[in-house]
Amino acid sequence: MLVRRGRRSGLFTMVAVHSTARGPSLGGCRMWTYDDSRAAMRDVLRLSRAMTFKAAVAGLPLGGGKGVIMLRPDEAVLTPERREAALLDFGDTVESLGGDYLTAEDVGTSEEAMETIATRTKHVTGLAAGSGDPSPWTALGCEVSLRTTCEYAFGTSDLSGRTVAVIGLGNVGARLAELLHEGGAELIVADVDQSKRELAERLGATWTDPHTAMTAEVDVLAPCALGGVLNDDTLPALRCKAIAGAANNQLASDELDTALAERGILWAPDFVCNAGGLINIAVELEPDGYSTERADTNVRAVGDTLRQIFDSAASSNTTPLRAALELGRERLSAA
Ligand SMILES: NC(=O)c1ccc[n+]([C@@H]2O[C@H](COP(=O)([O-])OP(=O)(O)OC[C@H]3O[C@@H](n4cnc5c(N)ncnc54)[C@H](O)[C@@H]3O)[C@@H](O)[C@H]2O)c1
Repeated sequence: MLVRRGRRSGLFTMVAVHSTARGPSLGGCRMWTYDDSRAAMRDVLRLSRAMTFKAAVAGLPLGGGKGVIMLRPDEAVLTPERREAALLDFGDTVESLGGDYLTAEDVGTSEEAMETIATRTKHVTGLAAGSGDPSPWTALGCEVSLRTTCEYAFGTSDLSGRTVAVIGLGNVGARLAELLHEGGAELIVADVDQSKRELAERLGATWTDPHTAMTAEVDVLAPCALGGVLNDDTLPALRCKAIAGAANNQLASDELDTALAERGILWAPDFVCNAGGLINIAVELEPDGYSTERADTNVRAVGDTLRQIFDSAASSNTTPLRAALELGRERLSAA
């Protein structure tokens, strides 16, 4: 864990390298407000561990890492000059790790932020000249995962007539909704941002509020907004048969995987479904450089990973979450 106070911005920049067992650690740079540096350090460590498992389960030659630029509550929005200073400071922190950590976009940073960081270090991914915006690839991986989940829950991956509730029509959710619509699914969609209603109309989807969508009687629920949406309050009210979506950390606690299984709801682990963006970035690091065709093939392989997890869960009488974590551990210890 490296924590440095930036010489230009005076802000804390942090990088946690959780594992390099399978390759250099990779994870986004989160620019976020924290009450104090301990809270930021806890967050960056937790997120870096999650990246280790996401990369290992996806079979990528990458480890897990994460970066944070810590904003203070009294300066939650930076002026353009201060933002640039903070990004340059973060670039110096990344550079000082000599390639053990590769950075990428995350909450609060964008492709443009990566371009700024790249002026201080070459250990940056997701630049326009490389793999670019990860969101469409995350959406593709989610669509493939959702189809695979349907295969196990309903015996077919065909989406025609399948009812799906998509919660959160942001960069990933909006694209996922389009893909599902193209596949013939009937959609219920929700977002706290009313401007997303336009997309609902264009797709002929039923627009509703997030709570109604969450508890709608549908075949599949696709959470694509915040984490923690599957919790002690929402779980008893669910009326879906399967869940596959992009949101990170959907389960408020890991033990809820058992409660979902007991209710007969098939949950596709979020870090498997949403690995498409990371898989796309990994293509940029291959010896031949980035290629859209290889990205497409590799992202679609999420379906095979998920099949392996569902099969292993069924044969060992465990939950998909436990089977996925076990697969991650096996791959890490074999590295
Ligand atoms: N972008 C990626 O490539 C990527 C990769 C892996 C995981 N994820 C995860 O997927 C999720 C979505 O990512 P994104 O990039 O689309 O984010 P985004 O910020 O573009 O979109 C999030 C959407 O959710 C909506 N929203 C916020 N709170 C809501 C609520 N309570 N109910 C309903 N809608 C709400 C927002 O208005 C917004 O439209 C996040 O959890 C993110 O961590 C994204």
